[in-house]
Amino acid sequence: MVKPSMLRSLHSAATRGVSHLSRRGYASEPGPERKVAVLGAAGGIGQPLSLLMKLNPLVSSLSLYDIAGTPGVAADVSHINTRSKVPPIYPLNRIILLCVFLFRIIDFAVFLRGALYSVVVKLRALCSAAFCVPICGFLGKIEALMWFDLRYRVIIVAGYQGEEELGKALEGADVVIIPAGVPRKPGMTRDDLFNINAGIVKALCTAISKYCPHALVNMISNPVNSTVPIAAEVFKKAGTYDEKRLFGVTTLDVVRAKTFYAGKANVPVDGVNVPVVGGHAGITILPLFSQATPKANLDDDVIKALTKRTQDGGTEVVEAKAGKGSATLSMAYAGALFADACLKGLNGVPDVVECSFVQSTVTELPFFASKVRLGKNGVEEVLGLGPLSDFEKQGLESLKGELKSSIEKGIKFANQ
Ligand SMILES: NC(=O)c1ccc[n+]([C@@H]2O[C@H](COP(=O)([O-])OP(=O)(O)OC[C@H]3O[C@@H](n4cnc5c(N)ncnc54)[C@H](O)[C@@H]3O)[C@@H](O)[C@H]2O)c1
Ligand SMILES: O=C(O)C[C@H](O)C(=O)O
Repeated sequence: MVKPSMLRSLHSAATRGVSHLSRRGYASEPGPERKVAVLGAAGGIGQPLSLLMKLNPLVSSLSLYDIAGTPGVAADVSHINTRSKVPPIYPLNRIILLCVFLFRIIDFAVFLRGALYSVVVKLRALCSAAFCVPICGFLGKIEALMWFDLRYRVIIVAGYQGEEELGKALEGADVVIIPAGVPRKPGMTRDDLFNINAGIVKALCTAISKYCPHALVNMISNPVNSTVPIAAEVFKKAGTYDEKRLFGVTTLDVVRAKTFYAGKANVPVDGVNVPVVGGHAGITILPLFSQATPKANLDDDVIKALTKRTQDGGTEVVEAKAGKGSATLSMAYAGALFADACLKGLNGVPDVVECSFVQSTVTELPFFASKVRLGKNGVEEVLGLGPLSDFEKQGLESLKGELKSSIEKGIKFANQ
């Protein structure tokens, strides 16, 4: 049986680690209204990611889009009673509600009189009703709106299904998260997903250009090394490209590097920091353990093994799932962390720094993952690599070829 004390300790453990994802102290956290759209919301990543975004107090409207299954996911997620702060009843609201109440009483009295007395009285009643009903109708609508505002201050969750609803799903979005597309099976590379996912991403980004060109785009769909350049080209063609607003989500690489490092260094994982640079596929994922904090004196062999495990982290999950897809839960967690960082940046929280695959001049490659500072416009600053160990310098040189050709493949596809 789950005891309340267990739940309490789980909750406090979670709040220490990832405050926004699990905390429910919403009343004390006012912020601008923010709409987040999840494209691919009914999928393995999409569902838990939607759940985590529903728990995020920075989100006021959650728009869940997929080609199938979204009404169910949206209905399910919408029942979670997060962000249920009841704001105070303002004096003007009170006066209007009182008027509505009085009109309701008059309305009812007129009806009673009409029902009980003669036809003449009924006719008179009808005349009064003709006057009262429209006013009551009008006030009733205001009343409904106000009660909505007063009683249902929860995140609005809406499910959209099929291409014809994509526009509505995107309109007004501040952040669009894209986990739409097929995942790997054992034996496949992320590039093997290109043929299907490239087209999906192209179509979704075309719609983003049209319906929410100013949104921050968090690209999760693989191969990220190519889907981000595809998105950039689509936006360029539409005249809506802003390099500050396009992100390849590589947070899962960071999450893995932190977890694996904490295990080997024997330090508490919630204090660990490890930058991961390059891209998001095999050797293009380059964790910089020489910069990991807290510092630990790990042997070169251990660092090599940690690097390899981080690079193969996705494959480890794909193989363990044995044909049932790739990382979904850890990816949802990582995607929610990154979206939360974007929202904080948009809201003006200072010093929000995360690793992401963005347009970059850090190397000669046009896109590259490194630490970026997030702000009101998206990327405020792309941070450099910092000092690298010889092993990391080597890793950097050997990833460039593969990353370059993945980027070029994406650009070529988008311009076909
Ligand atoms: N960036 C990363 O670190 C990372 C990590 C894990 C997975 N991924 C990638 O994320 C993607 C999704 O993985 P998943 O496990 O959730 O797959 P999934 O098959 O479980 O879900 C994908 C969802 O996308 C939907 N979809 C397909 N075409 C669509 C379209 N045109 N518009 C909207 N939705 C569409 C599907 O209906 C499905 O619900 C894969 O490409 C996977 O490789 C990336
Ligand atoms: O490995 C995959 O195919 C999914 C994802 O890119 C991951 O790193 O888990």
